[in-house]
Amino acid sequence: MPIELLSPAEMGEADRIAISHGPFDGYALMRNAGAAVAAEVLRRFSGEKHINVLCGPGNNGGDGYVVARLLREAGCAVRVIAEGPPREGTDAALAARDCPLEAGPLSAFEPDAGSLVIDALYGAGLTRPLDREAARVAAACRNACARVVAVDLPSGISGDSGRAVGEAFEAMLTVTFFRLKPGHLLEPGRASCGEIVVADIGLPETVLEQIAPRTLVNLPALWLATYPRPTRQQYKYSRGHVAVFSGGPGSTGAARLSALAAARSGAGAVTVYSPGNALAVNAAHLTSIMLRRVDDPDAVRDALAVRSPDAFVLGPGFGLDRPVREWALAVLKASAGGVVVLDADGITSFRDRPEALFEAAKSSPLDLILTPHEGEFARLFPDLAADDGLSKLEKARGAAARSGAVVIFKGPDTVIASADGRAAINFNGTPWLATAGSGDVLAGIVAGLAAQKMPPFDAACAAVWMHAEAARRFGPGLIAEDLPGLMPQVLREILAIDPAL
Ligand SMILES: NC(=O)C1=CN([C@@H]2O[C@H](COP(=O)(O)OP(=O)(O)OC[C@H]3O[C@@H](n4cnc5c(N)ncnc54)[C@H](O)[C@@H]3O)[C@@H](O)[C@H]2O)[C@@H](O)CC1
Ligand SMILES: [K+]
Repeated sequence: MPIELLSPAEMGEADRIAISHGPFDGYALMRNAGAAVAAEVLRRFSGEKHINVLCGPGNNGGDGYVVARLLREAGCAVRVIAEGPPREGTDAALAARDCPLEAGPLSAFEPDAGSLVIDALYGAGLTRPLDREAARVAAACRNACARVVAVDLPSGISGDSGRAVGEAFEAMLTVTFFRLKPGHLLEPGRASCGEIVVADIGLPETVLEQIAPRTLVNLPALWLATYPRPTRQQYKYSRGHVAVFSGGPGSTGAARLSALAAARSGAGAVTVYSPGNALAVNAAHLTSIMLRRVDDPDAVRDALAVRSPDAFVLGPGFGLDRPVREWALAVLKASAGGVVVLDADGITSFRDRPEALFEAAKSSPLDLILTPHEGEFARLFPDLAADDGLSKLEKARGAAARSGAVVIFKGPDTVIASADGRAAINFNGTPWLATAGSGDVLAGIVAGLAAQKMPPFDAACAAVWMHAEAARRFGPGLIAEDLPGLMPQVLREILAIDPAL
């Protein structure tokens, strides 16, 4: 799957550039798009008796007329249902003219139970909620458990945000063209698309040079080039040293999960910084992971003076009874460089004064990585969180620009954003990750990779992917303790991918 994501506006631009350079004109691209959809339908539903094709008034509907014609030519019984005729002079009007089937009105359409419906009402051009009739049909298809194949996007889903503004179709298969859009990956769009196929319709790759997309799908191809590969000359500290701050005696497990995950992701040395009253409980559970007493922010400075780690994890299980904020600021001020992953309580501790964190991060030699889930995000960026006009992608980008940090905005559709404008949307998320402690493991993997000198944005993207991949492989019954032990097989497979690919 290609890694670039194009917004609907960028996709329109790609079409324009391609058409202006030839050899395909707009109608030829539309015929290619319709042919790609028809091929997928015939491959999966070859014995189907009746196929309903819903055509909208724009180019998405144009694709629909091509699909209807091709399915008819292939011998299927096809019914075209249209929401008004296409505008004269458009490619969609040409497609409708070439389609031999007479269109019935949308208002008369009532899907039978389980019927096959091709949804070509609206795609990239959706600008407002579905009209009454289209909304009724979307709901009727859901109630009838119709099998919906969406052309480009399920109608009603925004290609920019993945949001359903009102009613939307729920597809079992979505066939889109050239590149995915953010709305295919952001929820609820992701769930509404069902299986996604990206079809080649003849747009040349060179159109991307002009568009220079800054939003990407989080796949190994995105970060493989900087993925750490140990060399023969390395020793444990040069492979990367991670320090994880432990909570008090009653909440040490989270730090140990992070520490183990950092070690399993290839960091050569990991130290748990523990308050004195939790040393015994930590010592009882740690073997290869080192332990050091660090009781207060001053002691952080002393510890760093002895050996400054390459990456820190601060927040998991730390507790809000101690001034986490002071600890975070001490790390940002005292360390000579590297990365600090601020998670959980570390994020919440700045809820009253987020600017203090952002200012300290901007003047620190350390790179900051924030790993908020939705609730934590709202504590640091309340205005962005509350702005319904922004997509999750825009929120994450805004947060990264404001904080100067790499932001991992977690959820079923995790978005990773960098202050330089790059952003990636994760694709391999799994509900098995919704289990206590999985965030602690993620923070540890991020720190483990960053300690090995992977650039912070790459480390964040790779960690999110690896974390989800491990969980997918394990599946039912997964608990956070399982995740570090699943890393070796994920690492082995990443290292086996040819970096030249
Ligand atoms: N040359 C191209 O640009 C190609 C476009 N393709 C198809 O063209 C689609 C985009 O076509 P369009 O830009 O014509 O957009 P749509 O077909 O998605 O929408 C058509 C028009 O309907 C209006 N509209 C938006 N939301 C509405 C709503 N809720 N209720 C009623 N009217 C609404 C808008 O004015 C919009 O331009 C893509 O999704 C794809 O399927 C493909 O044929 C490949 C080539
Ligand atoms: K559609």
